[in-house]
Amino acid sequence: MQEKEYSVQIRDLSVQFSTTDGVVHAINGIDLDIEKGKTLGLVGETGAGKTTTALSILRLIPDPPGEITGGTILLDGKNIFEYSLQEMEDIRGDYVSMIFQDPMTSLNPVMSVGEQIAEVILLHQKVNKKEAMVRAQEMLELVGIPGERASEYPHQFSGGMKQRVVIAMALACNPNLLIADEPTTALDVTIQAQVLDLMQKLREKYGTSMLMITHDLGIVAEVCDEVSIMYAGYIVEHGTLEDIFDHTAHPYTKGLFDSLPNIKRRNEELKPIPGLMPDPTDLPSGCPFHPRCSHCQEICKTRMPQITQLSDTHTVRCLAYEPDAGVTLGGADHV
Ligand SMILES: Nc1ncnc2c1ncn2[C@@H]1O[C@H](COP(=O)(O)OP(=O)(O)OP(=O)(O)O)[C@@H](O)[C@H]1O
Ligand code: NI
Repeated sequence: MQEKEYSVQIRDLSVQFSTTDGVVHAINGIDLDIEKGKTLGLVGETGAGKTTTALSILRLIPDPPGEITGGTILLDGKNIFEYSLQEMEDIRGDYVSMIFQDPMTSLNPVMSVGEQIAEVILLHQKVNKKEAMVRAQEMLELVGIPGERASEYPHQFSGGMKQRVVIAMALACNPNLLIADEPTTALDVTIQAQVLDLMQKLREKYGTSMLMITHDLGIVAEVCDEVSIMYAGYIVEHGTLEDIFDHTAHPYTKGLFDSLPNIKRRNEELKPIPGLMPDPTDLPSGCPFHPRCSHCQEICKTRMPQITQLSDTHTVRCLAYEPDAGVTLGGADHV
């Protein structure tokens, strides 16, 4: 069998933020792999640590208050913590590009959008300024914005349009790895579908690997090959689309499915997961999900679940899958 090649391999990564309220345990020893050409969905409620994971891959965690306290991140097999700041900057421009939640993070308000895209193209392709402007217009057209609007400034565009400009910019680098942090939340449904479609096409054409951060399981179902479910800085379940959707193992993942709108089950009543995400400066003992888990038993309050391998592709972190813990989930929906 041919060995798999990976764009991203994260091992035992931990990240903390020192705040006046205490130390925020944002990421607590996660593993994450993205195979070349594949898309991994990172899903979880607000505060789970998704953006922090993405920023770690770019070494863009603000320090202070943030600090990577442990673990390794390999990009294309190379440890990014061994790179100089300059090398890291080159990687950010070249190997990986990120679409942030807020488009204004990436846009310069005093430069026309065409010039901004052209600037990226000039950095990455052997073309002159004039050719770069023509390509910039083509990139705009590609994301559904008329090329003649290239001379306009960010404030002349709506939120959704700005996000499409950012996507055009990210794609202009033709990155090996594209990290998209909730890239379509500001877009209306039709544009959202167009943008996702576009990302899919580019992925097929260029073999781009992707990390897709989202709250939306519909998007996951559409674009992802594998899914990692994140809770309180832990990856609590990981698997292929089929593993996660058809053989849901973790009570939290199950809760997410019941609480989020689902195109297939539009008429079903939504059941929010009771309770709130734990205080990240004071995570619960035992399983971090236990205070909200309807299957919680005494042992869950004290024993931290380990990662259990359910199949070649499917892992879960829940005591119900550790035979010696004596925890059962009950109900027919679980594997
Ligand atoms: N710069 C910072 N200073 C202090 N705490 C931070 C900082 N950035 C993130 N955090 C904390 O780290 C934890 C993880 O945050 P993160 O932004 O990674 O979550 P997320 O999963 O991306 O959430 P969302 O869906 O809302 O974007 C949260 O508790 C957050 O408050
Ligand atoms: Ni985020």
